[in-house]
Amino acid sequence: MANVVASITDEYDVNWNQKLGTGISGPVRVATKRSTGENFAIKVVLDRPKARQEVQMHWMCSGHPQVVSLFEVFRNELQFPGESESQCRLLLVLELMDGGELFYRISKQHGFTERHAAATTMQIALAVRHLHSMNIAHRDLKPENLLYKNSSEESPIKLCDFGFAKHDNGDLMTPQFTPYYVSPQVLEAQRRHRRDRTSVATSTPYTYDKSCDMWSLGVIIYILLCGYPPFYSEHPTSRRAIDRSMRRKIMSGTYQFADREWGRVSNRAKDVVKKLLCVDPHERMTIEELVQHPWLTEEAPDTLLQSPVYMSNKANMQETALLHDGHLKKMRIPDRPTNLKPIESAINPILCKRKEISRQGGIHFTAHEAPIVDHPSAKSLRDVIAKCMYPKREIDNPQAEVETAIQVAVKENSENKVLTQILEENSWNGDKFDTDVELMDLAHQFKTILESLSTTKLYMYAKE
Ligand SMILES: Nc1ncnc2c1ncn2[C@@H]1O[C@H](COP(=O)(O)OP(=O)(O)OP(=O)(O)O)[C@@H](O)[C@H]1O
Repeated sequence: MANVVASITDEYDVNWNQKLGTGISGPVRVATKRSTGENFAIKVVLDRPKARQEVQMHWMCSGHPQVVSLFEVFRNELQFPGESESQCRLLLVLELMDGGELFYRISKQHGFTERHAAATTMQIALAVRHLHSMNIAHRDLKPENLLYKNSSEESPIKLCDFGFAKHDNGDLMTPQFTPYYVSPQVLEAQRRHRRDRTSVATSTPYTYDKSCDMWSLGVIIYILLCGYPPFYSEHPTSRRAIDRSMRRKIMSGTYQFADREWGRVSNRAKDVVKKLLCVDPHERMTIEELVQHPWLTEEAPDTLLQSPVYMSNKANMQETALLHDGHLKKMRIPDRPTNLKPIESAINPILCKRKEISRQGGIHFTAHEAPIVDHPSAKSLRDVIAKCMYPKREIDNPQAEVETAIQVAVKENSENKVLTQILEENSWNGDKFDTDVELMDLAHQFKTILESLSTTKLYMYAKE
């Protein structure tokens, strides 16, 4: 490889030719740490705001047993063969996952039972619970992002690829999905987004939140149990990522438990699938409900499943993967651009203390140096937004619920001038609003308070 100005090579011996897997951002490679001889996976991404967001999200979620660990990040100028000049890249040093992707591994398994499926589900659910407990939605939950640590039978499964992960603070507006893993409200969001782009006014903002992860989990569990996806196209050769019939099925939640594969599957397992593939996000099972469901907490039946047989059909799996790829390329709508200052010009003192500019101009963070901490008072503000956006159906007076959440937020953010101003503008009397308030507008106003907090957040990269 030519012209690599790479401080990572001071510490790691990177095997640029060995590819563990390839995603849209390129191949993931193996590297050996010179000082310990330990192997790691290296994901290389162009240094762009989106990549920095990925690093930040992954850093926050790392450290859980069901999440692939991110150990350190290098920022180096690299020139790969075929490129006319070097480009600034982030090199993510990840825990090496040597046991393969979820469905590939299962397709090789003999004697895969419902009990195995439940145990597998529990591990994935624990990863998702970890993210959701921090108000982070993964937004790209799919089998390719669930990796086994090693080839042993007891190997844990871990979640990787935080490329689409985002704080679920009411601003998860970007529809990110793949054909078989798309939830109804994402389709709705996409529909609204299209309408917005064609300038037809709409007063309701479209949203995309943690419940999408739950939908994706439902699809993954469905496939674990029978081997094929719940929603599939009637026209598999169609070049459209999601054709009309598939879209209709997703929107109406139409899927079947065909007797041949599902006849012997327990009702508890079917109950989980039904509650996750529920069209209405308000009715959909939450991650807490899932981890407490008897299918996962009690021993599931030892019934042999047919799924590995279906999964070992390469053509099917390839078709699915191709559809995913095409879809990812076509359907992803860019997030709102975030302007990021070059790290060198960041003036945040914490950041300056943490950054370590290597001889070659590379920037290197280590896990103990740069933990990213959410602002402690942010949670109460997010709670207000959540209550505004998703009032519980059975509640007669959602505004009263919001007011209670605001009382907590005020206590925890007593110094916040933006909050005081917003409350004054909405005739807050110190206890409640004197008039009826448009909750969706209020959610957006609270979003600006969260954004104002982010300037004092301990970001790895300074926001402009
Ligand atoms: N830590 C790891 N250990 C081993 N293999 C890995 C690791 N991380 C990723 N891979 C492999 O590389 C593939 C691509 O990784 P990843 O999904 O992170 O990249 P991406 O470019 O963001 O992909 P996508 O196209 O899914 O968005 C994974 O599907 C997996 O096969």
